[in-house]
Amino acid sequence: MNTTPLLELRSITKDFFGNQVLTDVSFNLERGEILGLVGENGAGKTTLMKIIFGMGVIRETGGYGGKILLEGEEVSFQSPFDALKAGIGMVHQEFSLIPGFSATENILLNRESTRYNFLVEIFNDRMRTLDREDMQKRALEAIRLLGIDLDENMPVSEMPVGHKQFTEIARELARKQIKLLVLDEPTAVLTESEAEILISAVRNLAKRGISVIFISHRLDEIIALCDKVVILRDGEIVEEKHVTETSVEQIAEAMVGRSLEGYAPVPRESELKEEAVLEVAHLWVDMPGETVRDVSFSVRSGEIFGIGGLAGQGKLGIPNGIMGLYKAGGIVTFEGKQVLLNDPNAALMAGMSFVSEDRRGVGLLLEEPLDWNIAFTAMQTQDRFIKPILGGLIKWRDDKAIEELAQEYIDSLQIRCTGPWQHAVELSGGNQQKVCLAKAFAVKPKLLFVSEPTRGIDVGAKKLVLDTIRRYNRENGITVIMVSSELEELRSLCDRIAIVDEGRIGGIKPATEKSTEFGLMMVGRSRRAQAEV
Ligand SMILES: Nc1ncnc2c1ncn2[C@@H]1O[C@H](COP(=O)(O)OP(=O)(O)OP(=O)(O)O)[C@@H](O)[C@H]1O
Repeated sequence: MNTTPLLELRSITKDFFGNQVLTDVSFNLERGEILGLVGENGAGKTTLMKIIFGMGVIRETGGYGGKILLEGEEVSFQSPFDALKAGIGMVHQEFSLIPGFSATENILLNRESTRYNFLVEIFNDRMRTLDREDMQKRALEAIRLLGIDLDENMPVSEMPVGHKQFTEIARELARKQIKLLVLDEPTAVLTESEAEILISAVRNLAKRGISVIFISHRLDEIIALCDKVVILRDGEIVEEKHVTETSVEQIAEAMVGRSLEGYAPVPRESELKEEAVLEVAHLWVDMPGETVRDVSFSVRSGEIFGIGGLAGQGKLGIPNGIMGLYKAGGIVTFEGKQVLLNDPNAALMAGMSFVSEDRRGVGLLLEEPLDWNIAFTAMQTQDRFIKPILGGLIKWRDDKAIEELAQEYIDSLQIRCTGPWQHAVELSGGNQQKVCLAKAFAVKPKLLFVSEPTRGIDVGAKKLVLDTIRRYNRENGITVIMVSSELEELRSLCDRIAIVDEGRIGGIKPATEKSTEFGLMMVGRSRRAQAEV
């Protein structure tokens, strides 16, 4: 029997221009072993995976220290292509699928050729030489291995987000001789039932001898799935344990270095004013994978209103439609005035702001510094952070005020960065999410939509983000509409929760209602009961 570990990391170190993000990281991974890698946002998890995978950004920023051994041989991949050839597959936090292509086409395209321009050039040739039937067969095999119901011919642009994730993973599985699969927060975008399917699929892969590095902020998943857990804090391993020797609480404490108390609902129905600030009537939204058919509800002034539901039922479509990002119809009235739909500017001008679930696509100016990101919308739509000079003849950017504003949010949201001038692209996923929130708060909206605000955020930061939303609501009287696939998160923060089912509201209840009641609404109990009448 071969006793050499599949992967050995020996004293890996990495800095980005003097900012030390990994120090002396060492661990082994056996064949067929599932290793859970956890740590706060910015602890260095993704950077470590980028090193293993030979990503260009590592070389371009001065390389790394230490050694990587694969099956006992030292390796140093010059590009992801080399890593793939050696049998390492990686599914990233952000999708890299081609929207216009079907699941099959995406599954069988090589990751190294998924850059858009390159693909467009080669696509015709590739399709001519490929055997479509064989492609279909291989894609189906990979889909079957995952044990999911995925239409292999559906274009990615029409898929709900969970299916996009499955397509990404199936693509890695379709590679021959895969030995190590790295999954960076694969369940962050999945519903609980989809996540369960994924977890059993990963278990099957491990049984076939494939080793897995599984990065997740959902610690119960780590315990349920992994053999061992490696905990990173500030770029150093603080603990490596077999999962049977630890618990969710212990892992959480080791990650943040302090104990964390729970988050309980604070009911306050009696404090809320009766008047409705937002009224939505017969809203429909044409958003791929999240179609809203006919939704009506009203939100009270100063309320935190939750919108939940399973993936693909339309909950994400509601803010995206009201904010003018997807084609919508119906009547939306804010503070007594009708809001023009299909016009993002109209929604912003009315005093509404949106923290999108798609932080890379809609949320951030990735190549710009943090202060610019945070102040941008306020400057554009409200003329703030602009100072008049020469007696008002010229308007100039008030860089000092912008920097101060950014620093205030960096402190209050504990954004891990080198300063207000750091570029958004260089931040870890969770810290980018905090910047999106800061950007929305900076506009001082009257109504704030937040969609999946804690997706990809670690346990400590999650509480911080929820606390911040609550504080802004309580102190500034901002009405909040929060869309989330995590019911407990909605219950801990909201006053009332609406559940969306098949593009319609299945019911609206106070957040203090039992979880099971909401669960039943999610699976369409009310819909079926009506059908039976
Ligand atoms: N290209 C880059 N240039 C400069 N700094 C970077 C770059 N990429 C990452 N960093 C820094 O390295 C640190 C670790 O980031 P990394 O993305 O590895 O964290 P993470 O543990 O994956 O966090 P998350 O859970 O939020 O995804 C962060 O402080 C980040 O700002």
